[in-house]
Amino acid sequence: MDDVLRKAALEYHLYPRPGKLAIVATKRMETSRDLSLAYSPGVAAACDAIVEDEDASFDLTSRANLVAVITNGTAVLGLGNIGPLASKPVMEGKAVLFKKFAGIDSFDIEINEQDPDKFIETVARLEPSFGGINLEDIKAPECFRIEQILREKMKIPVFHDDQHGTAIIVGAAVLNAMIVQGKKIEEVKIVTSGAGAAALSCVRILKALGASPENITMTDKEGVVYAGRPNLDPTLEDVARVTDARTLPEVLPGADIFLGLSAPRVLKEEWLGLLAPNPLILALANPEPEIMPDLVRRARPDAIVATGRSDFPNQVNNVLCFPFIFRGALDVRATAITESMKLAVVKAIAELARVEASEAVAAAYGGHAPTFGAEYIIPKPFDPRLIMHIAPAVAQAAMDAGVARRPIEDFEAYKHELERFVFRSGQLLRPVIEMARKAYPRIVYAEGEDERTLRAVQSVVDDRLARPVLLGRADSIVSRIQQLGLRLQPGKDVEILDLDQEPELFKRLLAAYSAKVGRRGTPPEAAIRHVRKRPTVAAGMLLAVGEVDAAICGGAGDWWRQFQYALPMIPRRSGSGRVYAMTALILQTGVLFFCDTHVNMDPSAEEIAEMTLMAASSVRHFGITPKVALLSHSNFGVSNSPSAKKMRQALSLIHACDPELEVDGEMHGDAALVEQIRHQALPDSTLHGIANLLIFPNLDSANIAFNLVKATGDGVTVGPILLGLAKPMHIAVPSVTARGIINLSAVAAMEAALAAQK
Ligand SMILES: NC(=O)C1=CN([C@@H]2O[C@H](COP(=O)(O)OP(=O)(O)OC[C@H]3O[C@@H](n4cnc5c(N)ncnc54)[C@H](OP(=O)(O)O)[C@@H]3O)[C@@H](O)[C@H]2O)C=CC1
Ligand SMILES: CC(=O)C(=O)O
Ligand SMILES: [Mg+2]
Repeated sequence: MDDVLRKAALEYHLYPRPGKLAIVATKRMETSRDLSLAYSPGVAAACDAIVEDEDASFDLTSRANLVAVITNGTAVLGLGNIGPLASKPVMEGKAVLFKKFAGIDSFDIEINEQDPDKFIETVARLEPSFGGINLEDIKAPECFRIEQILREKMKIPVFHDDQHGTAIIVGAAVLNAMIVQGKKIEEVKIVTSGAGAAALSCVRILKALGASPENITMTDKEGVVYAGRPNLDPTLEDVARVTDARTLPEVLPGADIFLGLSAPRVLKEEWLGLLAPNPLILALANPEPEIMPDLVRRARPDAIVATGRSDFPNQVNNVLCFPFIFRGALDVRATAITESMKLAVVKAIAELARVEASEAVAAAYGGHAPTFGAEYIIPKPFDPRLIMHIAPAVAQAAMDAGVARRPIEDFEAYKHELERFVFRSGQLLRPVIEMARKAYPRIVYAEGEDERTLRAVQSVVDDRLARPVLLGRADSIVSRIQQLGLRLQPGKDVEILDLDQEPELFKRLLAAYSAKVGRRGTPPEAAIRHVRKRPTVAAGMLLAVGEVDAAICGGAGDWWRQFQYALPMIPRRSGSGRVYAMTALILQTGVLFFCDTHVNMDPSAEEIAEMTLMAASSVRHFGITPKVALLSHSNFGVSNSPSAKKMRQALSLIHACDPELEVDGEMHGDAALVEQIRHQALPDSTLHGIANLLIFPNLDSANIAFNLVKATGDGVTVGPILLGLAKPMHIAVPSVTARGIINLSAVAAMEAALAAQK
């Protein structure tokens, strides 16, 4: 590790507070009533229920989603036996990965005990606290007995990640490399460096996948593991070869696969020539591999190389597995993780690398979407599809193996639940998507050549959300689809509309456009230019004349200008003829809708009332009951400034139009989100709980508040959603991602469905 990285890593661990984890309470503790529920006397009700039925502990405590990451520090990465205290940063790291990748809570537990029996006893006693045990960085051979006895003693899954997590990923990587290289696993010659926890488990899984025991030779610090080696550990007897070879270079000639799970720089550059043609080099020691990929690339350009690190292609690391395998196991309350569950994961991971990578993966790795091949035999850890595929595969395999205490009944619903860990907009958009699918409308995408649009459209097609129409140059769109490795089939699942090749349609759009803008200072030659050169205008006109059911524009160029282009084309829904913009932000704590984030600089009381009613109606379409706060610097009449009065007046107008709507104001931002603060100021407020629709007095306050919360709250955006247009048209902001375009598509498709119902 170079000095710059070392320094950065230390700073990362030091600031802004030491370490990487903290505990978060999941229940309120604000009133004496809360105290009496959470603690004495109320807590006794939960205790009594568990005395009566142990399984109630999964419902009444955090156990169902809690895993212990446990080590004694004897084989910490490739750093060796550095002890439990020095291993703590690694274990905290694993806990963070559990949380971030799969929403699993975990405690890191570093036990100062090298005697396996005492260690076993200590871990076994922890069973009441956890839903699963992830053993980590415990050296061979003790790790085998430790895991085996704990599995027998405990009724929750016990999984030694370095053995099985690693083996699963290696299994998937080898299966895919065989496809890329045109080799057969039954025939390949495999040499390992390392015969410890990880290497032995990998060999076991490779045999289960078809590798022949006669083709596998293991080596460790003492050299080749051969039959009759003095003091050979019993765990190695099964893999010991009858051979005269004694050193690694002696067994490398003709090897198709080098599997390194040992220590840095063990594989020398000068030995690379000994390997078979098109070798697979898995140099997996962490943090420094058995050989660096650049050395391999120089000496053996025909090789596929993988390491355990994230800074090279092909990261073969158990992080791809352990969060998701535990997610599936916890969700069915599995009592164990069986061989069949592990093999199901191998298959699921291998398959994922073979279909095109998602935009989220591309974004996480600098915008380049990898395609299956020598540089991409395994999905990347940030691939949002991992949890969606692995957790259900594990759950199903657990049910088939009879180890699921609480089988999943509806796998479709389960997959939808998992989406909350992936695209946090998943749950919010679920009802929207259901409605959209039923209508299956035609949506035109103004920026049809844009990479984000194409990736989004692939998802729209895969999800059968809508029938997309891509506006743009046909040849350019087709070649981009190919370049990106997408599966879109123009003419079949997606339509390309190149107006240069559609003179009749162009004429029709132009005539309709001229009718709308001809008397608003747009002469005929300008109208031709607008329809031909401004995709937002062309898309808007396609929507206006009824060629499509919805339009998604923007993403390229200035939002306000695109909005101005769009305005004249679509009739209004509102009496006033105004258009407003609402943006949703999905946060860890829930969803907040902000209005007006993009359009009206200083709306009047009447306009605020109109906007609130439209926004509330839109919020209902998300399956959410609107709870509206009219925000101000003033709290319930404290100020008589014009903006405070405006919000009070808007409240009366809203009440008059929709007495059922739960709304109050004018109030402070904190009063909107914290009931107690609100009730201190106004005990009989008509708003209860936490507001979800926040109405601001002007554009500045709405836009600033939205962006501040977005930046500090790690939120996912849906919008801006334009309110007031008679037909669904939305304009993406320039920073929109493919996921953002999918979200807007879902909203537009839902609105098209509603329009069709009318
Ligand atoms: N990429 C990934 O996902 C993972 C990578 N790993 C890496 O694999 C390595 C081993 O981990 P693990 O199996 O848990 O540890 P173990 O301690 O159980 O095994 C280590 C093995 O490596 C051998 N070894 C150590 N140094 C050398 C050397 N210089 N030359 C040859 N063999 C050597 C040891 O031999 P001996 O018994 O003779 O000492 C032993 O067989 C670590 O570097 C770890 O980071 C592990 C898990 C996952
Ligand atoms: C990745 C991992 O678990 C290790 O290197 O030990
Ligand atoms: Mg490890």
